[in-house]
Amino acid sequence: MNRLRYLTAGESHGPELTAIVEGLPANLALEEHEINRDLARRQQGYGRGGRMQIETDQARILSGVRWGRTLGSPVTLSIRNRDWENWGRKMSPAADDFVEGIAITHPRPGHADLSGVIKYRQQDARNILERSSARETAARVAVGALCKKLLAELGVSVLGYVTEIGGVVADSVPEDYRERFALSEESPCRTFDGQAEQRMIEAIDRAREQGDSLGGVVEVAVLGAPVGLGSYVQWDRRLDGRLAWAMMSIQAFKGVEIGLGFEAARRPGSQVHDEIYYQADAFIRNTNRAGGLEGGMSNGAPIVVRGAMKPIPTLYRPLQTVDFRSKEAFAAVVERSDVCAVPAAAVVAEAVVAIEMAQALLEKFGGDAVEEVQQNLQAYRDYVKGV
Ligand SMILES: Cc1cc2nc3c(=O)[nH]c(=O)nc-3n(C[C@H](O)[C@H](O)[C@H](O)COP(=O)(O)O)c2cc1C
Ligand SMILES: C=C(O[C@@H]1CC(C(=O)O)=C[C@@H](OP(=O)(O)O)[C@H]1O)C(=O)O
Repeated sequence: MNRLRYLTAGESHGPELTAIVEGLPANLALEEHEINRDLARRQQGYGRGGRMQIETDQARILSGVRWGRTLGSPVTLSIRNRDWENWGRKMSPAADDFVEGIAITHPRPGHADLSGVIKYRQQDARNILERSSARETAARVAVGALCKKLLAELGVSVLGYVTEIGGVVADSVPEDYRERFALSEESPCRTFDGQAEQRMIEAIDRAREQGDSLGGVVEVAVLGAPVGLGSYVQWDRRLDGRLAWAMMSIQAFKGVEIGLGFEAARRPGSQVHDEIYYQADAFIRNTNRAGGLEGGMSNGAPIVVRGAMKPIPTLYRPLQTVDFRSKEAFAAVVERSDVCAVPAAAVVAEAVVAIEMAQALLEKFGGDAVEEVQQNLQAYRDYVKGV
């Protein structure tokens, strides 16, 4: 069975993050610097905290690639946590290194701390926050970079970008925005509307001054996907559902929309569905309110997915909480933190969508080598052209 699957491992302040990706076809050109470009994009963006000054994320390829090409075997990626060196015994796996008096017992509302200590029977919320931390998203972005390489070989591109921060909406999307940006190396951390970007920066500054945090909305566009990825025949084969799951799995994401999303619920059908025409030997639509997905399948139009990120749970002016040992009221723990990580989250969203798209393409056109996948896809594209 040719199935693309992956796992990540690693604590936020442990020695490294690791990812193992299985199911990539052989002969895919792959260099570390191509992964590092996306890792660097994830580290950018206004509103991030001190950690990004410490890290310069770089992926090392430890298996599955020889002389710049995948072998078809599992690819192992490793990303070092530079900050680990500052933690010493505090993050050591050795029992003898136990450090007295550093347990975190004031859980942050909105983070995994309280539910985690109860679930895993812990007395120190550090044992929870180390893995619930969005540091893990660096590993997913690295996996996404691999998948984007495969997608590029198949004529599919994916781009994530910010559309809203702290209620400031970038409200004018130029017609050709997605095409233009998907084809360029432009950083998606920038928004398309310079004025909105400035107001977003001001909103982040205000939140920082007030010890508060901000969330926002990111959008991911997929260009070049053929019609018919995913399926309606079983619930877990619906591509819309799989994309929504992937987006929702990003730390702090609380809502996902496809196409018009929630707006579709407010409009009559005549203003929601994309009418079908036949012109110049092709089926065409003049609108894409469905966001490229109908019946759990891609319909050939650009796929458009949005995700809502809640504000960062760690507040420098902390919220009320309770010491989970003594049950006394306290202010929540203040860990070093981002004020806003929406631009970084756009890069993560791009990665998780790329992974799902690569999976969907391999399911339909899978082969053991890239050339075989390309041939299968080309034969299908030729068939679609002739319909
Ligand atoms: C890129 C990124 C950076 C984040 N940075 C922080 C941070 O610095 N501090 C924090 O408390 N939460 C941060 N978060 C959010 C938490 O990881 C998230 O809220 C937490 O894991 C709880 O999960 P939940 O919000 O999905 O319920 C970040 C999330 C993302 C995607
Ligand atoms: C480390 C990253 O994000 C971290 C995500 C995060 C959280 O709670 O999710 C908390 C912070 O961790 P730290 O206390 O080490 O600064 C962020 O910096 C990263 O994005 O690479």
